[in-house]
Amino acid sequence: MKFTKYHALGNDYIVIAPNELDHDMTSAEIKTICDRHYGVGSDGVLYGPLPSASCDFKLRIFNPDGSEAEKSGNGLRIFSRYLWDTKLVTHDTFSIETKGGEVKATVHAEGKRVTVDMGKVRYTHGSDHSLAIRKETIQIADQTFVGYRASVGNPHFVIPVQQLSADLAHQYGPLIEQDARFENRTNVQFLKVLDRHTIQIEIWERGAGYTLASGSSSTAAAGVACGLGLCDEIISVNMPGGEIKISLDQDLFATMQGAVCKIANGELAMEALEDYRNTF
Ligand SMILES: N[C@@H](CCC[C@H](N)C(=O)O)C(=O)O
Repeated sequence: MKFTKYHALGNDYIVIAPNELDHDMTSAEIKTICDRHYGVGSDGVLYGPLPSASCDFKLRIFNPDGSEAEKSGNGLRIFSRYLWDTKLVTHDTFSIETKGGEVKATVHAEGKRVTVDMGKVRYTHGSDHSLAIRKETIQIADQTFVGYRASVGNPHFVIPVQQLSADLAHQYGPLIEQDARFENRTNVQFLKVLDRHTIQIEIWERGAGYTLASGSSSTAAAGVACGLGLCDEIISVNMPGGEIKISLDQDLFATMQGAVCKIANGELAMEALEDYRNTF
C-alpha cells in the first residue's frame, strides 16, 4: 500500500489515497500504521481525496488510536501540500470538506507553506454556537485548573497558565482529555500569553497524546486568548515544533498559516496490517 508522509512543525501525518485499499480503513489498520514500532509511525492518517458534493475534495482524518477527528489544522495543510505535489490541483486555492466543516486552502511556495480558513472559533463543544466565552473550573488529581471550551469543528479545552511546561501536558493532558464532563473527549492546550500578538502553548491531543504542534489547537488557543481580551487579532502561536500564524476577524473567523515538509514516499507491506502482534 503506497503512502506519503509529511510533517507540519513536527506533527506528522501519513496520507493514504482511498484507491490503495479495496475496503474502508479499519480502526485496527489505522492504529498499526500510526504505531511507531509496529507500523510507519505518525500522529494520524489522512484518508483522501474522497469525492465531495460541495467542495473540490473530501478528507477523513484519523487519530493514532483509530478514532476519527472532525478537523485537523496541520492535517489540512499537509493534505493541501499532498494535493499540490500529486498535481491533483492546478490552481493555488481550493476547497476541502471535513467532518468538522468546509475549508478553503491556499498553497504558497510550491506547497511548503499553506494557509487554511479554519472557520469560526466557537466557545462550546455543543450545538449552541452563540455562547460567549465561559470559565470552567476543573479538578484533576491534585490540581484545580480554570479553562475555556473552544471548537473549530473539533473540541478543545484551553487552560491559561503562568508557568508553562511540557510536563503539564504530559501529566494532566490525558486525564483532562478523558474527563467525564467532555462528552466526546477533548484536545487540551496549556496557554501562556507572551504579549498581545504572541502566545505559547503545550498540547495534549485527543486520540494522539503529546504532539509538537497542532493547527486546530493553535486556532482554539488564539481564539480563547482573543476572547479573554488578552490578544489582538493577529497572533503568533509558539509550540515546541515551531510557529503558526493565526488571524481572527471580528466574528472570530480564523485563518491559519504555517509550514509543511515532505518526509517520504513509501510502500507499506500488507503483512504489517495483519494482526502481527498476536502471531508470536
Ligand atoms: N494535529 C491536529 C489535530 C488532530 C485531531 C485531534 N487529535 C482531534 O481528535 O480533534 C491539528 O493540527 O489540528
